Amino acid sequence: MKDIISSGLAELGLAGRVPEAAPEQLAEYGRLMLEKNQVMNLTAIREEDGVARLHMLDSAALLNWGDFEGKTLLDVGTGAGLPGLPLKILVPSLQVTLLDSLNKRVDWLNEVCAQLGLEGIQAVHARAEEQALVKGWRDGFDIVTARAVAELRLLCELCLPFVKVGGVFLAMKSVDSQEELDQAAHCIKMLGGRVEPVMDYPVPGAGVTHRLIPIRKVAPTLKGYPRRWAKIQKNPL
Ligand SMILES: C[S@@+](CC[C@H](N)C(=O)[O-])C[C@H]1O[C@@H](n2cnc3c(N)ncnc32)[C@H](O)[C@@H]1O
Repeated sequence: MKDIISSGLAELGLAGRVPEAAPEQLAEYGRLMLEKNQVMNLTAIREEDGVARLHMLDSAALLNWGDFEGKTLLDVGTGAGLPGLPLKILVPSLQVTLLDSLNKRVDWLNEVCAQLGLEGIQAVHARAEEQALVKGWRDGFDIVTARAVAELRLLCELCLPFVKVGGVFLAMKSVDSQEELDQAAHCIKMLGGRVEPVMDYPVPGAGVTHRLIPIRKVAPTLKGYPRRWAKIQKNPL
């Protein structure tokens, strides 16, 4: 896995911009993920090659969007830690919070972070729409990420409330997401967001192109948002 990750990072133009130990640490994280996946549902990808490319390199590609150094980052619906954990390995100065509503994944993530010797990262068990109401969390992060959690309209209500004014929500989507983005226009405006130019990127060696949709927070979140999950789903903004 280490070699695939090293050459993929080079293809992404990131070699020399990330710590020397990062490919080995990412490979170790990938091995721990596959090992645990035999007893806990963490990922649908079961081969090392796929984990290296579609998890590690897909996450790493975000670094070509902008500067992550010294920022605070919240990864909503992190699951097995994606993309937040690889980003922490690649940018050690990043302060990372991994958030998920499934406690056993969160416990595993805290174990993995300790095993990898990572500091400045924590995994928290909570539902996003509830945690976003907590002081210090609301309007509290420079960067919020989410991949494979929900349709963009719903996802924006879960994620934008956590972003500081001036910060950004990075939604990881497929290149077929234009319709989702169009449908989310009203929701994004209501929640104080403004869409910035998308970034399409090929995932090295995976034969797919993915899309990053950056949504800048330009105004604080209105009182009353996010709503309860049942309401968000039943009546999307
Ligand atoms: C399909 S997984 C994706 C995991 C990871 N982001 C990835 O790209 O592999 C979606 C995750 O979002 C979590 N999730 C769904 N709704 C959530 C919510 N409202 N608050 C926090 N976590 C949520 C689920 O528990 C699950 O782990």
